[in-house]
Amino acid sequence: MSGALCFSVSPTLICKSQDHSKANNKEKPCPQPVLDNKVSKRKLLSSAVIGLGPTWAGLSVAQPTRAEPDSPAASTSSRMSYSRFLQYLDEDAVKKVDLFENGTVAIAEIYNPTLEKIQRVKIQLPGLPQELIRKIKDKNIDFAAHPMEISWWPAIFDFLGTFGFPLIFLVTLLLRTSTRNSAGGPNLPFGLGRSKAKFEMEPNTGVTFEDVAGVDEAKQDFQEIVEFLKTPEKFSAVGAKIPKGVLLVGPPGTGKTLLAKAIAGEAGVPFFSLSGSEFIEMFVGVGASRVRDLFNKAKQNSPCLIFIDEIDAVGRQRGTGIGGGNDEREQTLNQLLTEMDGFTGNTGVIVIAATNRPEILDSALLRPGRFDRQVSVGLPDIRGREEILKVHSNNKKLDKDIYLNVIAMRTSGFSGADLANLMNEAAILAGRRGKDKITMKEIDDSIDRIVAGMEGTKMTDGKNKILVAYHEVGHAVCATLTPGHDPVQKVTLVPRGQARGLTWFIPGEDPSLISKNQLFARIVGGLGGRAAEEIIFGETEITTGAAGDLQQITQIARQMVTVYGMSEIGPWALTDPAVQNSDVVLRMLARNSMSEKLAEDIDHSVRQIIESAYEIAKNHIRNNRDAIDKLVDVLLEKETLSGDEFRAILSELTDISSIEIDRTPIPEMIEA
Ligand SMILES: Nc1ncnc2c1ncn2[C@@H]1O[C@H](COP(=O)(O)OP(=O)(O)OP(=O)(O)O)[C@@H](O)[C@H]1O
Ligand SMILES: [Zn+2]
Repeated sequence: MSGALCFSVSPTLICKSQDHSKANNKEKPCPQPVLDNKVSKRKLLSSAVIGLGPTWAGLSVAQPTRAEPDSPAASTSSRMSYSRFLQYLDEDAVKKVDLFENGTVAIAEIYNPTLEKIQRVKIQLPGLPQELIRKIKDKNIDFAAHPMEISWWPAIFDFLGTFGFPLIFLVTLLLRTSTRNSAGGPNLPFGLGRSKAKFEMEPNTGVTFEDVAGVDEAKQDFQEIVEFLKTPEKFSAVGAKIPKGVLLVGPPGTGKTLLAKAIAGEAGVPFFSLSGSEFIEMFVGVGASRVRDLFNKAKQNSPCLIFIDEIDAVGRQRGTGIGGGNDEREQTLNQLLTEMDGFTGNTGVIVIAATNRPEILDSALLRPGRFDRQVSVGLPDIRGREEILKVHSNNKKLDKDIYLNVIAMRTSGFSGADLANLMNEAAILAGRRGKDKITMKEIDDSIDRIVAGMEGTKMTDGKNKILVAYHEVGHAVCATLTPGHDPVQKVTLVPRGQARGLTWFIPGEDPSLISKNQLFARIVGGLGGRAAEEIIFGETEITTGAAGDLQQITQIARQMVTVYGMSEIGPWALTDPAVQNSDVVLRMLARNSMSEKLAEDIDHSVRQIIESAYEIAKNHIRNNRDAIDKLVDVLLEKETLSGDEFRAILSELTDISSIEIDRTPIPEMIEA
């Protein structure tokens, strides 16, 4: 069994000095590096999605799944043994390596001389061998390690079965990919030789700015482009130079495609679209000619808008792997650059390209005259979420006790696509339950389902169920008794996804700005499950169910030391910003470039944080045994305890006066 715990540590802005308890303490964002959520999220989902298919050249060929291009699930064609992979590495055939899952899985792009094309293969690594890292570095291979998840979903601790850890995220991915598949045409197996990269043309998208909510600034930025597309001649007449290319940057599902469609819709011009990731599976020369076709067609239909989704798949830095400028991707990129340079003056064609990884783009793409403007869309804040929920509840029947602002509060970390999905799921549930309106029950159930997966089969009574109950109550009690922790929303033994039990928390006001105190409290809360197992059942009876918890708390502790400067080592960023969230890189690469003493100091500080948190957690369990026993009894009987029920029992049997536990989890409902 492995367990999981999904904190809502939002990586965007973390400020050590932040103290929410003080009045008038204006929140000042600290200029902290931004972690790449998308990649990290995809990472966790990945391996389970890859299925096996027929074989090619001694490799088993998997069906591609329509996932993000850099997840192990994405268009990965084959599996390869580690020893075989080393051979290819020695033969200089490996072009790019992406490491996932703490360095246990690699996705490599390898040149296949028989087919004369690059293939993506998945390799299960025996841990992360130093030898491999050295080879990759020596050969100067394009290489990236993808971070472990620090989730920005509402926090939950869970107790999962084997392989459960990635599954919570898998569910989310599947929901997302299935939405995409339905919109994105057929899913062809890899290597059938049929090019999927056909551009699409919509004469009229029918989307307007009203359909895109919570991104007012971006809409403002695009107003000028809309005006230009409406009447290009007006601008040409006065000699105005309009940008040709705009880079739209933001995490997945934040409405980039929708926004681009809305620009075309507002201006009433045709919308041409193409996805960068589809070029990767094409034969040499096809990508470039598609780009040429696309631009020719666009020029004939000007004024119009070209939208290139996932431009990073094509637009990564050139010249990093072997093969010089000859591979398919580079040819495609070169063609794109040529086309961008090709239209002189105001041709009435605007190109918008979307990415969530602007930092990996070839700088040539960003030069003046190409994608020289950037517009960002981020995950929506609470107000943005409410606006988006409004858009997606327009055509739905809602019960009168549904308050969109309350839903917005409960969905911290959700993207626009997640919110659209949420409303749709709720409508489906209401239909299935024979209701004529969506009620808060359907909304609650859909949130749970999106975050933690489908409801599973209930556990049978017995020792394991009691153990899970103690584990979850341990999380809830330790979290509640540690100042700075988010309040418990509910504790449940109703299984979801692979989780057998779950403890949910309500994220604080601003989950993107977290203090040292709050991070430490999360470590104590995260260790509460294991602490309960050890204290109640004895040291030899602790289970594998806490594995996920341990992984997450270790990562938080490591980040406190190396990223957020929250240890006695001091306010240093001890990792390369590009790889900061990755344990594997920390251990294997960063160690190479830092002194042995510093590496030891880091380990020491991490250990200190975790050990002191574990002591605190164990003491909470020891000192509150009566309350915990009672809570477990009630939980076993009722299966789910609301935050209020939980706090009522806890406060009866514990001296918790010093702890702020009466925070009302959901503020008074206001008419939405
Ligand atoms: N700001 C928003 N307002 C309203 N709906 C939104 C918004 N953002 C996303 N959605 C909903 O989510 C769906 C998917 O969003 P979209 O494909 O535009 O996101 P994206 O940023 O392009 O994602 P990706 O990077 O994964 O391609 C939209 O069709 C819409 O239903
Ligand atoms: Zn747990």
